[in-house]
Amino acid sequence: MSTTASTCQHGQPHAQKYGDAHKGHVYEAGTSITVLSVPDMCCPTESGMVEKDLRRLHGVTSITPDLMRRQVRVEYTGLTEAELLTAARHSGLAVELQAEAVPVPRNFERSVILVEQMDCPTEEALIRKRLACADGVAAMTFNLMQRRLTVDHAPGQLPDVLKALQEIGLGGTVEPSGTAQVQPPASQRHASSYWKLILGGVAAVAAEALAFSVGDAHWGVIGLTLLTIALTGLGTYRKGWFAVRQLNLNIHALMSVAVTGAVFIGRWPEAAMVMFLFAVAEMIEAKSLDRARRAVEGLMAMTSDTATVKVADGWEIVPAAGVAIGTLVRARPGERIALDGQVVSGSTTVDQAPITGESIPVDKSIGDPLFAGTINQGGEVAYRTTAPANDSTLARIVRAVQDAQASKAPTQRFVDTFATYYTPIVFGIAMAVAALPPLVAGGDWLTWVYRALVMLVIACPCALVISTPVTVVSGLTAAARRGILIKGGLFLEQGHRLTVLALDKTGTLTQGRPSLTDIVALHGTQDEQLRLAAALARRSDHPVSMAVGAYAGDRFPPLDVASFKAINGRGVEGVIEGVSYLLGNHRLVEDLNACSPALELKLNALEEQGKTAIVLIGDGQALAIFAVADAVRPHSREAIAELTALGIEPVMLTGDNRHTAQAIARQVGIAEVRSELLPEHKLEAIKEFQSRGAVVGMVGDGINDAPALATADIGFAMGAAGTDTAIETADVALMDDDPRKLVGFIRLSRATHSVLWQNIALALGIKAVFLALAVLGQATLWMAVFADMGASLLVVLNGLRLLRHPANACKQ
Ligand SMILES: Nc1ncnc2c1ncn2[C@@H]1O[C@H](COP(=O)(O)OP(=O)(O)OP(=O)(O)O)[C@@H](O)[C@H]1O
Ligand SMILES: [Zn+2]
Repeated sequence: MSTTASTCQHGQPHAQKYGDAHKGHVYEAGTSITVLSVPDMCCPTESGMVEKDLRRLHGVTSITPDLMRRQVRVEYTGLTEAELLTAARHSGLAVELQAEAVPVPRNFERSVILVEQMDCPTEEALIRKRLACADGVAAMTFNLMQRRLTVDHAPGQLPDVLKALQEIGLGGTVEPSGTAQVQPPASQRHASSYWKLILGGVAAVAAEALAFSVGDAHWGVIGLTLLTIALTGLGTYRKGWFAVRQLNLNIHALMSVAVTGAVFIGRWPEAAMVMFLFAVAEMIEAKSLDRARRAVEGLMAMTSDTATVKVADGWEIVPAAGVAIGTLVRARPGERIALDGQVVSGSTTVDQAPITGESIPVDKSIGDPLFAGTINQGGEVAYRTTAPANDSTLARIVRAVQDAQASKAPTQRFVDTFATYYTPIVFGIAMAVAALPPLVAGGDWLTWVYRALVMLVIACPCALVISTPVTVVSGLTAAARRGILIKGGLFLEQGHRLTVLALDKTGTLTQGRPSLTDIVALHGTQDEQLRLAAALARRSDHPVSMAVGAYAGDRFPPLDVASFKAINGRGVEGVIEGVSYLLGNHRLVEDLNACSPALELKLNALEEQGKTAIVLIGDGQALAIFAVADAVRPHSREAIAELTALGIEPVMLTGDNRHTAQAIARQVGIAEVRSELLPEHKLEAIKEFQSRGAVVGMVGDGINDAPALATADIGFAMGAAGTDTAIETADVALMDDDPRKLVGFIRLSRATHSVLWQNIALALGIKAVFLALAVLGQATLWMAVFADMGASLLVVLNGLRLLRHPANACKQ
């Protein structure tokens, strides 16, 4: 399956580009993306083999292996899927096209069309060419095996796509949506493999027992050994052979050499036991990895499969996957909300823990958003759906976590590089140990070859390499479960290095919903001035303006405002009944030379109470002051105190005036305040901290602080559940607006960091000890297998521990 951005017949790529979940990633038209599924790829040496083969192809631009999902994502131009498959299969591993697709681009819909006659690449090419010229088609993905064509198209374009298919004589039928759901790759293990393993174990033990009484070289022992290898080791040999052919020393190659070597030096029962133990250990390791992978998919399990939708004569239960946007759906008390939507009747309280990690009930009434997977605890509500099942907020969280896994964290990159040197070096030492002592010092060949074989088993870097992705995935999943969406292992790992955290005032430390507290008329009556101010304020969605507009309500008949304009960081202006008015902060008053000592005194008095004051100016004269107050979030103070205790310096950045900023800062316990900043100044502040060597996080709403968020080492968005953009653009999205989640993130990041390094130390430590024991002749093959696999298991389990990182980490 591949996704192709459109290229037209005449070779003109469409102007269209679309972003990816990965930060800042935009594909040029003409790039295809294919996700290959490699079920046997469980160790990085194997992904390395696939990667190497794919790199040889001209036109491959990017390869991202994902061990956890056993997938390889390939970006390429000018190649066919068949060529990709052939190349990838050269590694000897089974490779298939992955049925699961790339995220739907924003503002596009995804349709799955069954094209009965499409079963060979010629038809694929035909469709590609025809649809590339259709308007509004962003991407196509083909699955020839299932004869399915998936098209991402602009809403309402589906009929045109079908018509285009008719025109080229293929036609097609639309399948119900939801087919492109996140699906766990089926586990590859069959019951028969368990039986083989058990029988192999029995044969290995029998070989050992028999050898005890009749000696190693007895035909019975040899027979039982060969039986064990046949039952448990053929896969290892096969994979090992493919690797060796590519001069790649993966665990299978090393084990094959070790077992074969043991056989050659006459250690039959040991060969049987080592083969068997290795097969068991591999199975256990695969199981633990599955567990890490399922933890992510488990997030998705919280949705309900059916929805109760409105039909002509009442309500009907239908599969949630097929419900279109805009459908009226009902949720009874105690039920899970089936789809994302907006309440249209009734009111209730909802447990939003699946999204935010907080099980405090949230009130919902008409107009409020509902999220699929959350639990309706109060009354019955009806809501209109706003997203298909496979694009709900929860589904997007799951996809973001899965995508995050694939991007390598810095430690992982380091470990991978290390591993590429480690194995050949240990292999070289093993060769020297086998050959040098007998040649140079007249040592016993069998003894030294045996010691070398032990070293081969230790030469596998699997434990080391697998530990990082497992740890990172566990950390990402643990975070998602408590409502913290981290967009890459990089950010999870970097969190522990943060030294400065810049926080926006409005909406971050405060609730962002100020209300009007004072009106001071300087001329005329309060009502007269409020009428004018409200007319201007209603045109703006700035929280300060909204407070003025809300206070006025519909007390006054609406006034016409001409030439309305927002003045960045200052206020708004417009012409009412032929007179030009402005409404804005002190800076605006100064700009207009409309200030006076008396006015200044009044402004300061209000501001020192933590209120934001704005002035209505008409005909160059200050007419009235309006003050609004924004309540500090209940947990801001606590969160700031904990951040400070963790050694992170909180800094408040705000466009608001100095007095108000300082009053709020005092309330929440922040010492350093930067006020009266224009949006570009926030960016400069971040850069300034960075130039001092600080690792800077920035928390904001992403509206006027987007540049600062992007420049910060880690950009946090709060209250992301309701806003699609925040989920997609922030590095870390906090699903609700509890600032204590910032503390939770830092703690989790620190825990992840220490687990990563514990694992590296553990894996390398065990290897180092065994390497020494092997050279000294104190280690047996058995012990080496135990040590190697034991190390793998230990690091995997240690990584999985993060999944249980205390849920209340942010409240301690
Ligand atoms: N549309 C507007 N209506 C009323 N006042 C405004 C408007 N735009 C700006 N102001 C005034 O200018 C100040 C700075 O605005 P700006 O949007 O830069 O910061 P902010 O978003 O309010 O604060 P923060 O930086 O803490 O989020 C506001 O506090 C307000 O007094
Ligand atoms: Zn002044």
